[in-house]
Amino acid sequence: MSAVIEIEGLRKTFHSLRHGRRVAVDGFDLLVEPGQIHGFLGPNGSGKTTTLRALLGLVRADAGRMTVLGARSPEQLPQVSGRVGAIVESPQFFGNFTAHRTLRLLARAGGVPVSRVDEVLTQVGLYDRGHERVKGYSLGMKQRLAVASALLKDPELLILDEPANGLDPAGIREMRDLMRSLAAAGVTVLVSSHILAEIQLICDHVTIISRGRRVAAGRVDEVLAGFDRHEFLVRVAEPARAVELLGAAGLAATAHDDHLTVAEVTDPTVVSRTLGEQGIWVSELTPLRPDLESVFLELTGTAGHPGVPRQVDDSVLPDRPTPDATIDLDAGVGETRGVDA
Ligand SMILES: Nc1ncnc2c1ncn2[C@@H]1O[C@H](COP(=O)(O)OP(=O)(O)OP(=O)(O)O)[C@@H](O)[C@H]1O
Repeated sequence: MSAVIEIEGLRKTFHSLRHGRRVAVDGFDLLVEPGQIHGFLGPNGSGKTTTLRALLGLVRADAGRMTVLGARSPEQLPQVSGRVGAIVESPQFFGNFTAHRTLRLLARAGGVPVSRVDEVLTQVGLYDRGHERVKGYSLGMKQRLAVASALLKDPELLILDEPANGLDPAGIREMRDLMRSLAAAGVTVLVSSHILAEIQLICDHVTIISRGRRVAAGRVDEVLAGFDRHEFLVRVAEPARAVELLGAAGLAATAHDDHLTVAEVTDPTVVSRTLGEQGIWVSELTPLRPDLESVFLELTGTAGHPGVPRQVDDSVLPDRPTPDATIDLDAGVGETRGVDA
C-alpha cells in the first residue's frame, strides 16, 4: 500500500540576527497510510507547523525527502495539489462576505464547480447559516468554514493544523464529528494538535514530535500499550501495611494519599489473595491504563517540575547568535499562510 504522506529525515533551521540559529525540525520522519486519521502531536514549538509548511512547499527544508500522494514535495506538488486540502494556521476571511460568497469565490478561483459550495457547507454543518456574514460567526463556525474551503476540491487528503485550537468543548466535539465523517467518506486526514484527549478520541494512528524529532509513532493503542506498566490501583483500609505485605511478596507497591498502586501485575488475584490472607480486604482493584496524555508528557518531557516554570517553546535551544547569522527569507512578512496545497 503506497503511503499518502512520507517524510524522511526532514530538517529545517531558522536563522535570525536576534535569536541565532534555531533548529525547528531535526531529522523528522512521518508515514501516513491511506484511510488513516493520523494525529500529529507535539508540545508548543516542537515543529508541527514547520513540518506541515515544509510538506506543502510553504517553507524550504534544509534536508529530507517528502512525498504527498506519491509526488515529491515540493517539486511535484502541483501534480497533486488538486487532491489535497490543507489548512495550516487560521485562514483569514472577509468579515463582510457571507460563507456562501466566500466559498463561491474560492471555488471559481480554484476551478471547482460552484455546485460544490452547498455540498461542503452541508458537510461542515454550516448550510443553514451560509448566507450570514462571516463577521457574525463564532470561532467554531469560522474553523468549519476553513474546513469547508479545504473540502471544495473534494480532496483525498486533508491536512489540518490545530483545527480545535481556541474551540470550546462543544466546538471540539463538532470538529471531531466532522473529521470522523470525512474519514468515513474515505478521506485520509492528518491533524496536528496538542489537545491529547481529542487525538486519542479521533485518531487511529499517531506520530509524536518533540524538539523537532519523532519520539513515537504507530497505532494509538499500540503506542499506549508500549507504556502499559500493568499497574493497578488498590484501595484498602490499611494502605501502609498493605504496601509492606505486597513488597514482601515481591510486588512493586507504592503508597499514595488514600490508595496504593502496584506495578507489573500479571495476575491481579495475587494482590487480593496476598492481602486477604493477612486479613486486609480489598475494596477496589482497578487497572490503570496509560492514556495519551501521560505517554505524551513522558515522551516529550513536558511534565512540570515543582518550582520550575515550564518552558513554552519546545524547539531545540538556539545557539548563541553569530555575527554572520543570516536572516531567514522564508520567515518574511507577507508569506502565504493558510492556503490550500
Ligand atoms: N519563520 C520562523 N522564523 C524563525 N523561527 C521560527 C519560524 N517558524 C517557526 N520557528 C521556530 O521553530 C520552532 C518550531 O515552531 P513550530 O511553529 O513549527 O512549532 P509547533 O509545534 O507548530 O508549535 P505550536 O503548537 O505552538 O504551534 C519554534 O521554536 C519557532 O519559534
